[in-house]
Amino acid sequence: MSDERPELTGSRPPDEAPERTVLRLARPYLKRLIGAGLLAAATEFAGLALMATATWLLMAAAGQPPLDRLTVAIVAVRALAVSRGVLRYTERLAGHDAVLRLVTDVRTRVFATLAARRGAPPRTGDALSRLVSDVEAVQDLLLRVVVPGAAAGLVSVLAVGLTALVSPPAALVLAVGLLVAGVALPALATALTRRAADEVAPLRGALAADAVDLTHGAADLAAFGATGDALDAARRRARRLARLERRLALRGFAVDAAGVLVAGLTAAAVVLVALRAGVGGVLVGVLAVGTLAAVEIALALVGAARQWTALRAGLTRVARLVAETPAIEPSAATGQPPPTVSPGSNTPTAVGPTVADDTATEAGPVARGVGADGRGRAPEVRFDGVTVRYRSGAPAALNGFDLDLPAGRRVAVVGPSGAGKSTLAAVLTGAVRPDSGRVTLAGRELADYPPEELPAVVGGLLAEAYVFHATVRENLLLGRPAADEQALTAATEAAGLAGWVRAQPDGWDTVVGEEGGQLSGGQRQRLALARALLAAPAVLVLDEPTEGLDPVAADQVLAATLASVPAGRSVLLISHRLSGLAGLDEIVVLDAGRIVQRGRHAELVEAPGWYREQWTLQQAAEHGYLALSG
Ligand SMILES: Nc1ncnc2c1ncn2[C@@H]1O[C@H](COP(=O)(O)OP(=O)(O)OP(=O)(O)O)[C@@H](O)[C@H]1O
Repeated sequence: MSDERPELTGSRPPDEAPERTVLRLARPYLKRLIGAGLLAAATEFAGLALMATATWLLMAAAGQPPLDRLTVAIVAVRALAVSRGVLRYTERLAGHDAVLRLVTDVRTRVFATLAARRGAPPRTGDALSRLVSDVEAVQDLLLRVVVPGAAAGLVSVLAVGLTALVSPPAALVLAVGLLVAGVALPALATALTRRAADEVAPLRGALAADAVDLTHGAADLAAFGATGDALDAARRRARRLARLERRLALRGFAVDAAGVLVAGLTAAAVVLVALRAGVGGVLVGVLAVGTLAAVEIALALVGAARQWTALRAGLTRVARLVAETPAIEPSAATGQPPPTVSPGSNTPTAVGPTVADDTATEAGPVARGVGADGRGRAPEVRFDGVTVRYRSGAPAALNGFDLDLPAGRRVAVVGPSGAGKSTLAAVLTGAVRPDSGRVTLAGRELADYPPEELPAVVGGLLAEAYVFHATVRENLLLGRPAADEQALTAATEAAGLAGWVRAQPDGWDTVVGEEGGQLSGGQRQRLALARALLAAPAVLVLDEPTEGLDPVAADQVLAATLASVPAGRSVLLISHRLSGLAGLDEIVVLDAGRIVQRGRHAELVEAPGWYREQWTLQQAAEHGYLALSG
């Protein structure tokens, strides 16, 4: 597998400008981009030539020469008008072709980084909307800044060169005008808008987060009477954003007005200098109109500079993410689109795993050597003095935690709220790194495993599992992409969801709604559990698998779940419910990150301590419930 791992290219040296990091990714498409730049320059030049030829034609025609003297110019005007349209079309086609290929690569790398990140993924509306628009910043950088900028530069040089053939002093004046329009004004526009633009980006992000909070959290805000305050805060931000955008628009208008002034002044100066140099009347007219057209082309750089300013924050974030991941072979190299994170689907949201199929997972060295080793045995997991502290100075969430989980052992971790149970699951799945101590799998440090191989070895149902806006089948296949109907049925049977699926008119193709909103809380939990069972990692971590189920259903689901795990695979079960743990090999009681009791259920209910107290309380509460419901 290591031979097949993608080549590590494109990593970003520290302090490198984000544009350079992004442009380095464009290398495989350089020829296409240069082609697009040349076509853009040809388009602009055709426009410039059209203006100049048409002016010559009009002014020459005023002298009523014989028609044959004008024929070439008439044909040229038509040819230029048509070719400008054709060139513009091909330039757009070529530019978008190159850029969309590049953006596919960038998006794949960004998603790969996010998927591989150990730690909580960004879940806020701000982060999610930024993720989409940031990658589009790469597209805009090339299509709206680099390509038009290069074309404007090239055409300006050509315009000065051609003017020099007519009158060198006029060419000098034109060069000065083009420098002001194409260099000084864009620099001024950047200086005037950078500060406000820097403020606008985070403010837009905050507003996006407000929108998510106000919609998703509407019920909670109303329940706490906080809707008014939340709306006021969002309105204040919206007003501030509007003020900043007005200021940006005003400054933009002033720079645009200055551009028109520069075009007029340059044209006037070119005319004066050309007349003084003795250039003929018709050519002076051509120079005047040509100058106006050339300066207008150079003024496109003001727009490009403005775009660039607005894109910088997004580019910086993309560059940072891209720098974190190994490069994915560009699509140009294979002629195939690079693998995407989500397989295509016509359902509301296509969700897909990061590995293509079972073979990809099982072929890895970890899966072969440690995980699914052919006999289905799990690696031995050892926690040695593991300490986790989320913030310096805060009490440790796990404090010198030791645990041995040999192949096939089933251990439950219980304890009061905040004891560190979910932290333990997060450490074992690699989402949280310990501050001190070691976690080893078959003697090898957990941190040394490639993130893409770890899920085949350790995984399962983690706290607040996400259900995607997709079909039941797609949500399940996230656990194991190549699972057949039989495997889907077995997993849903164990999770107690099979009956519900069968009762749905669309069966496996039932769409579950945004965040599983069209399911009950219990059904969502069962779906997430079935997905974890389908993934069948060698070490199965189950964080509160029966959360939200009534006691009877919880007992049934837990028993079926444990029965469905093959011998030789280990289970780490996290639970606040103590019922159904009698068959487990060991129960560990955590409190404030430390183990305070351990043993089997039968021993722990006999010994004084937290376990016995909780067992008594839960039994009383649940028997009361059962008595009422029965
Ligand atoms: N992402 C985090 N950032 C900061 N502190 C955290 C974070 N996650 C957990 N903690 C803290 O770590 C401690 C252990 O939390 P953890 O979620 O592991 O407990 P738990 O036993 O799973 O609790 P519960 O049964 O309520 O889910 C708590 O004090 C909690 O406040």
